[in-house]
Amino acid sequence: MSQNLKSIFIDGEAGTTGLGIRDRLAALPEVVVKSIAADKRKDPAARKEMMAGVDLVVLCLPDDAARESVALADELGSDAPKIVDAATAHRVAPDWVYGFAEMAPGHAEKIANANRVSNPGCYPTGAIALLRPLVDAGLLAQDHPITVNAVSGYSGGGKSMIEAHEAGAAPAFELYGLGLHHKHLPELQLYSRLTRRPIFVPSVGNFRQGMLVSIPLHLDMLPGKPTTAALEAALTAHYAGSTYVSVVPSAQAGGKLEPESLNDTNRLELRVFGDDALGQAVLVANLDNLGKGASGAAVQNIRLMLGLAEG
Ligand SMILES: NC(=O)C1=CN([C@@H]2O[C@H](COP(=O)(O)OP(=O)(O)OC[C@H]3O[C@@H](n4cnc5c(N)ncnc54)[C@H](OP(=O)(O)O)[C@@H]3O)[C@@H](O)[C@H]2O)C=CC1
Ligand SMILES: CC(=O)N[C@@H](CCC(=O)OP(=O)(O)O)C(=O)O
Repeated sequence: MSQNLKSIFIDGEAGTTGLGIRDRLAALPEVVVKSIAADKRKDPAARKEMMAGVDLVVLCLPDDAARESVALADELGSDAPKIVDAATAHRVAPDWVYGFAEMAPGHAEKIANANRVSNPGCYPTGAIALLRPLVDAGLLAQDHPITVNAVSGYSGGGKSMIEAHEAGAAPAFELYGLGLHHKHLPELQLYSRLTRRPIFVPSVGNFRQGMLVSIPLHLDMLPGKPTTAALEAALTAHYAGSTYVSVVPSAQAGGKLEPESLNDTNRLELRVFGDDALGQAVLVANLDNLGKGASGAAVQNIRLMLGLAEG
């Protein structure tokens, strides 16, 4: 039995995303996580040696360190392990597969057959989940002027933001990214298939984890002036049979939503709020930024890449 175990090295195991992945992998009997000695975790030679001995490496590092790790793996040639990169570094790189299995038909198979998979950003996971099926169905024009508003728990900012909030040294709520160049915009635009750059307004609140991503729409500006029910039906059809992504029917949706309800899960819930008489709708995605927005999605990708059953 043990010779069939798949081995994994988490480069950046001590960080927020790395710890989340390690905890989730600990529950999988088919894998063994190989850890680097604490004093060697930033030593390139030791990291390269770890990579040479495993089936898959997960990069949970700042972007520059993630690029350095990929260069180390490249030096291993045909002995290089498969790679899942949780950083932003390779998300729009053409030779990497974007790790959002539910994004389009056949995409899970692309991940399963890939050697290099970039794990999506938390905000783009929610936005692409709402936008891509509507663009693919012709309900939303690719050049539609889209605005994405979002709120995240503070764990999205990694160790430093966690420390600031838990020390009481951070505001209760703040908008940021107001320079309109947030690092998630390139992947959000590319995989939503939008030709016009969206406006993205993220915010962070004084709660640890959880996320809401919302997109307001004027229905009379959409092709064919669809109803809110037509938008909901398109999303429901796209995610039919999905294990982790579901569309909550508008009849059950109510008029308010809080961000923490899916914490510690790999689930993503989508809702279409609206009023046809007003011709207005708001699409909302709810997820755990550390779950489907980071570590949960990484483990979903690892399972696909190593041929392990869905959990
Ligand atoms: N937090 C989140 O919700 C999400 C984060 N991500 C991405 O995951 C990556 C990690 O983020 P996160 O876990 O939040 O960050 P953290 O700051 O919590 O952790 C980063 C870890 O990387 C280590 N590290 C830094 N430089 C090196 C290096 N050169 N070699 C080896 N280890 C190094 C850090 O060690 P030390 O502290 O000692 O410097 C730390 O343990 C980032 O690219 C981030 O964008 C992705 C999705 C969501
Ligand atoms: C609250 C907060 O600061 N969030 C982070 C994004 C967290 C995340 O998931 O982004 P990556 O996957 O690209 O790291 C930010 O806006 O930079």
